[in-house]
Amino acid sequence: MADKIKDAKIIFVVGGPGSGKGTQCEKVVAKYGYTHLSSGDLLRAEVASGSERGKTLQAIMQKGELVPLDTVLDMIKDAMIAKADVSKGFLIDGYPREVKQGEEFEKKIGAPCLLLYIDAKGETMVKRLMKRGETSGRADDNEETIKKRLDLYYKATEPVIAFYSSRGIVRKIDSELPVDEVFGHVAKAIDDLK
Ligand SMILES: Nc1nc2c(ncn2[C@@H]2O[C@H](COP(=O)(O)OP(=O)(O)OP(=O)(O)O)[C@@H](O)[C@H]2O)c(=O)[nH]1
Ligand SMILES: O=c1ccn([C@@H]2O[C@H](COP(=O)(O)OP(=O)(O)O)[C@@H](O)[C@H]2O)c(=O)[nH]1
Ligand SMILES: [Mg+2]
Repeated sequence: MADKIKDAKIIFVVGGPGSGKGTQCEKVVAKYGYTHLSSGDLLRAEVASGSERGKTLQAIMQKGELVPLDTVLDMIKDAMIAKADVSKGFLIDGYPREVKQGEEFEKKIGAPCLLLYIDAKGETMVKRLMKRGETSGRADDNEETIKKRLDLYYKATEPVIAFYSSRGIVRKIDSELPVDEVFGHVAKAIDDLK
């Protein structure tokens, strides 16, 4: 497995809930043809399948808590294997959520060459998610769960950024700007890889 994807670039996309990770990843896909894998989307697909495992996941996600590390990692790994032959790069969106997840990913799959840190203020993220919640149908886009997701982000996920900063692969992107300007900075970070 690891050698099958060894030539593909691996980019972690990390940021708080509603910071704009998904929005920026879509634009990267359009411009660079990378494969976008959102950990949250993979989990929601499992929930939508109606499986027993999906029911357990739904309960965890509705509370804004983290599902067990191995569950998410296995899903990402399977999705990467499925695309390994055709993909020149992977955007791993919303992962790692905690330092341990990053360490396990590297053991089982490989090392990232870049971490895009999508940064917005807490109040901005809450505002965006409340707005998205009007139409998203996401069970976790409500005030109570948003608050829990944000708390968990600051506690568990921000240390991920410090961890990879020491390796010099973090690019901090200000996502308070309009979407296209944010993307300009994202594209610059990716172009600098070559
Ligand atoms: N004004 C503004 N709104 C944005 C920007 N990026 C995203 N949004 C909006 O913010 C909301 C959340 O964006 P997503 O891309 O879904 O955020 P995410 O980080 O993937 O969020 P999660 O899926 O909850 O992790 C969406 O409704 C977007 O339209 C931005 O740069 N500027
Ligand atoms: O590696 C992951 C990714 C997602 N989640 C769960 O999936 C939810 C939605 O994740 P997503 O990245 O879609 O949204 P965010 O919480 O960043 O707004 C989270 O609140 C968690 O419950 C998780 O447990 N582990
Ligand atoms: Mg998202």
